[in-house]
Amino acid sequence: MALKSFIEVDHDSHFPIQNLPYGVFKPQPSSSPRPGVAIGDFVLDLSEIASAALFDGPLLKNSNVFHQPNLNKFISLGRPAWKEARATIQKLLSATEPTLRDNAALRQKSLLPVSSVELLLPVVVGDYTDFFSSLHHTKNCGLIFRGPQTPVLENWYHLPIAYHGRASSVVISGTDIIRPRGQAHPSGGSPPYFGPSLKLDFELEMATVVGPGNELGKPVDINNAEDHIFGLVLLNDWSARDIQAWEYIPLGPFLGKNFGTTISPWIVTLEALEPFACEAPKQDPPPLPYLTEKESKNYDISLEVHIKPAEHEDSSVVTRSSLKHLYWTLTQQLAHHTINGCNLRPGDLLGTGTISGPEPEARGCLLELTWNGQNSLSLNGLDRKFLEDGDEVTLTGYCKGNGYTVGFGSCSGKIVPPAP
Ligand SMILES: O=C(O)/C=C/C(=O)CC(=O)CC(=O)O
Ligand SMILES: [Ca+2]
Ligand SMILES: [Mg+2]
Repeated sequence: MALKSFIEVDHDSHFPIQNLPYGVFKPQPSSSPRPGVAIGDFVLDLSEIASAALFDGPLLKNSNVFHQPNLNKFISLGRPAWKEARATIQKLLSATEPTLRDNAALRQKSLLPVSSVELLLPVVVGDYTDFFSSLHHTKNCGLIFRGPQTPVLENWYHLPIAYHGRASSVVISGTDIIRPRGQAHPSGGSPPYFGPSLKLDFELEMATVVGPGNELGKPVDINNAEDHIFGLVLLNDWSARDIQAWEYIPLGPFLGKNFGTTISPWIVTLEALEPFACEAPKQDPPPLPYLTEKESKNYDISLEVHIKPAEHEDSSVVTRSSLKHLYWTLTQQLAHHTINGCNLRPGDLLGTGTISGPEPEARGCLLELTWNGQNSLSLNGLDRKFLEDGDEVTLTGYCKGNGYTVGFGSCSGKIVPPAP
């Protein structure tokens, strides 16, 4: 029989006992932030579970990792500690285990309706890197920005391309995004445009949350790279296409990207995603040995983007894609990032890059969906080429198991105008 919790969980909830994603929250505005795990519509306060001495395994007994204001210390411990924590939490929440189920006082203290708490960034992000790992996205961007001669440049097939993003502007789902001001292309002999971006876009991405890092000068072997991945979140790499197109030659994305990057609050672990692992697309040409893995793995995570304009009650779905389409795998991204000796640290975020699928309906950003504004999308009758003030963009992601769903919840942000 399938594992069940004593807590009622809707069959389409993203957070059944098979998931158990980690986040950080404040029970009251004045409380200190603490780690928690989502279960149905509740959050389990791990600081209370630790205070009750219920983490009694060899690695976590007497540990203070759940008395921290972020998950960095816990995730730096590595997979054996993650497995121990998951086993403890899964047992405590299961229908057949009386310890928490039958202890009203502890339940009262440790299980809070998620609607009553404030969710915060789950980790302190020291560094954020954004890859470019979807072949479909790369091809479409190439056709739009560089024309039909060589939409995919030769290097792309040999290494996972990336740029260094900015960690300071990574924000939690629900944070408003202020439309950036900047310069855009001059047109018809005029000087460059300066003002609020006229081509504001979302990018449907996921991100690896790095667990244990690596020492400076010591690359991570591709076949051990998975041990450095704690889990995944949804990520929206908001992009101002007009600023980007004018500024990013020759050094790459800068102010067109670093005004805000939104992540979802719950980190879904690789353990919870393992039942949804699938083979990654075949790579041709074969990668160099340092990027060749024994097992080339993606996860079959269905992804959607919804936009709710200010004028509407309801949102419209604008794209449906899946992480399974990614060409360069998460482990290849991580190994490549360290091959020169670059050190990763616990809490670093590695964005996958925009995740587009092969079909036009599976394109992961408006740049592709409207072909740089040449076409419009209809949001229940409202036309959109790029994002307007008041638009709320929500990413969701989930995996369908046998009778349950393992999901990421949502990652949203609303566009607001810059101060005058
Ligand atoms: O192809 C280009 O010129 C630009 C591509 C992007 O803006 C994409 C980017 O940030 C990386 C990604 O999300 O895949
Ligand atoms: Ca991106
Ligand atoms: Mg960004």
